[in-house]
Amino acid sequence: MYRVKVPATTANLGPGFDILGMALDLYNIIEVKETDRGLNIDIEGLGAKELPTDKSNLVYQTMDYLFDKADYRPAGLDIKLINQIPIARGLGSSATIIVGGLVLANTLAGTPFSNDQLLNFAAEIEGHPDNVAPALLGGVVISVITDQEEIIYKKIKAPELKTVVGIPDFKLSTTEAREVLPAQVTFNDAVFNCSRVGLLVSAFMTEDYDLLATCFEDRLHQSYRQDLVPGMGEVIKEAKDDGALAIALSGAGPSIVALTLENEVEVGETIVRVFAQHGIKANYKVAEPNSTGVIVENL
Ligand SMILES: Nc1ncnc2c1ncn2[C@@H]1O[C@H](COP(=O)(O)OP(=O)(O)OP(=O)(O)O)[C@@H](O)[C@H]1O
Ligand SMILES: N[C@@H](CCO)C(=O)O
Repeated sequence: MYRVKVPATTANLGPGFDILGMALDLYNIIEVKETDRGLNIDIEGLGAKELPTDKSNLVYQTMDYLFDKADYRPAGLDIKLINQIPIARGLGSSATIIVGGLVLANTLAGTPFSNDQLLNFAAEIEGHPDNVAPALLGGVVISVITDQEEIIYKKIKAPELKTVVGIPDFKLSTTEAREVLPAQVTFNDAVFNCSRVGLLVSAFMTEDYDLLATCFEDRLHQSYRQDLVPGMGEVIKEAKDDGALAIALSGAGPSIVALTLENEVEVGETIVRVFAQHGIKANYKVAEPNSTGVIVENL
C-alpha cells in the first residue's frame, strides 16, 4: 500500500493571482492499494458525507488521467481519503487530491513521469498552477505558464512567520469566485499588481517583513470578490490593526490568510469576531509554512 500526505496551500498571497502559492502544515492523506476487486473509495474526515465514492470522485478522475497517459490499467483500487483540509474554502483541498492522486498513480505505474511532468498534469487538471505547485513542492512557489502551455517554476523558502487562517463556515467554489472577475483590467491595475508581486518575492527572499503590508496589496481579484465574502474588508482592516503583517483572501476564498510574527491568537480571534458581526460563523487555525510538499510512503 502507498500513502501520500499532501499539504494545504494558500494561493495568490494578495497580488500573485494564479502565480504565487505557499504550502501550510495542514494535510490531506490518501492511501491506495491495487486489488482485483474493482474500485472501492472510503472517505474519513471532512466531506465524508458529501463527496462521491464512485468514479466521479476527483481522486479517481485524477488517477485515471495518469493511468491513461502511462498506458497502465490496474484491475482494481482500494482508495482511502483522510481529509483534514476544509473543502471549497480556498485552502487548496482539490489541489491536494490532484497532486496526491497523480503521485500515487505514477508510483503504481512504475514512475514513468518526472515531478515536472506531474506538475504540468496537475495544473492542467486544476486549471491554474498556484495551489498544485506548492502542494507538490512545498515552500512558496512562483509559477509561470509559457506560450507553449508549460509550467516554469521557482521554489523559494517560505517566510519564518506564523500563518493565521480564518475559515468561514460556508463554501465558495473556485468556479463561482472566478466568474465575478472582469475579462479585462486597466493598465494601471496590471502595473500595480506586477510591482507588488516583484516586491513580495524579494521581501520573502531577503526576509524584509516590514515590506509585507505593501506587498500584499492587490487590484486584480479581491475587490471583485468582496460581495461573495460578507465582512471581508472589515476583517482585513481589523486584523491589520491587531498587528498582522499582511492579510488577504486565501486563494479564491472565502478563507482569509494573515501572516504574523506575533499576536496570532488575537489576529485569529479578531477574524472570527468580525465575521460573526456580519452573521458568518468562522473558526481559525494557526499554521506554519510547510517546506517539503507531498510525501509518499510505501507501507
Ligand atoms: N478532499 C477532497 N476529496 C475529493 N474531492 C475533492 C476534495 N476537495 C475538493 N474536491 C473536489 O474539488 C472540487 C472543487 O473544489 P474547489 O477548488 O472549489 O475547492 P478547494 O480546492 O477546497 O478550494 P481552492 O481551490 O479555492 O483552494 C470540489 O467540489 C470537489 O468535487
Ligand atoms: N488563483 C486562484 C486560486 C484558487 O484557489 C484564484 O484565485 O481563483
